[in-house]
Amino acid sequence: MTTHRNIAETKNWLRTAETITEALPFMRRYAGKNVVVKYGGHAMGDKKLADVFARDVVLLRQVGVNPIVVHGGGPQIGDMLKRLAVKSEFVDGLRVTDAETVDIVEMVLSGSINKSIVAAINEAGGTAIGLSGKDGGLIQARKLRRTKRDPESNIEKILDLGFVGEPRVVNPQVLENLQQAGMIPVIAPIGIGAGGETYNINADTVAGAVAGAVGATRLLLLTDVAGVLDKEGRLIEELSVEDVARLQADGTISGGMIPKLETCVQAVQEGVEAAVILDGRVPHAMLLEIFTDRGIGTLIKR
Ligand SMILES: Nc1ncnc2c1ncn2[C@@H]1O[C@H](COP(=O)(O)OP(=O)(O)O)[C@@H](O)[C@H]1O
Ligand SMILES: CC(=O)N[C@@H](CCC(=O)OP(=O)(O)O)C(=O)O
Repeated sequence: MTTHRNIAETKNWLRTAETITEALPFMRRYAGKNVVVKYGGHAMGDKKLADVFARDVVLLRQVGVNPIVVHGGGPQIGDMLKRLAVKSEFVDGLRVTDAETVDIVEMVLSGSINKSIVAAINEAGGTAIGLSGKDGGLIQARKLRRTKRDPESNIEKILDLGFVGEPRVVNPQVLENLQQAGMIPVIAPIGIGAGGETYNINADTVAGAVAGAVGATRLLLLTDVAGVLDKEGRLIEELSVEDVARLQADGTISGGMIPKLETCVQAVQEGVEAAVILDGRVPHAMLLEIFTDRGIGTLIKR
């Protein structure tokens, strides 16, 4: 016997069907293109949201987009360091990383976090493969050189952040090979130095470098705020490279937002069409951003 949907259900279905049709031009626009998604440590705390994220990644792949996931794990590293009674501090959003800390960072990022994201994507019907910058020589790194001007003496000081690295070369071929085999790469932000040393790299930085290397059409940075907020706490919808420099100079942005915006600027300067900082706490944030005409979050363009 055929069962008939009631009117209310039919209306819901119609709305769903219309939404899918409206998304078609966007699906066409992004088909065959690389979209690099940075999945932040704060945005991935909630299991339900993590499952929605995994399903959205699989959906992107199924409609012909090539998603590449780069994940963070700052809060999870912090928890583990606390359990092991290892002290940790941040300078301008970057974790000062000594030899003991880098071992723990690698264990948390390449171990538990990477594998749980891979498992969630596979559970959602995709074929994800986890790798860190060490696998297939994906990310050759070097020690990050940072300086900071001392406001009192006005002297530029060199900051030693230990084993904090920056990508020197990203090998896009490894990712292309995986994609051609139907796999979704999930990358832990760990790099390898010329002498085989392990580097802890900010996940936003890795996402930007990967986006540049693969010529991504979008870099999406999912985080735990609506986007970049102005001094009154209102969302800034669009920023140019010049605007970013101004916001940094006048102190509107601080902490983790600094490496995030530096990454967006570098990525668009390397040819990524646009970078977006968006709220990973919103279910389906990625889909709303790329498959609707309004988008959400803060868009950074050249
Ligand atoms: N102007 C700003 N707008 C939004 N967030 C800001 C701003 N300045 C500093 N932040 C901080 O940056 C944080 C996002 O960076 P981070 O904690 O590193 O996120 P994630 O772990 O997702 O990478 C926000 O939670 C907020 O505390
Ligand atoms: C050098 C540096 O700070 N590395 C980060 C790597 C993880 C990361 O970036 O995680 P989120 O994106 O969740 O912040 C760290 O040790 O926390």
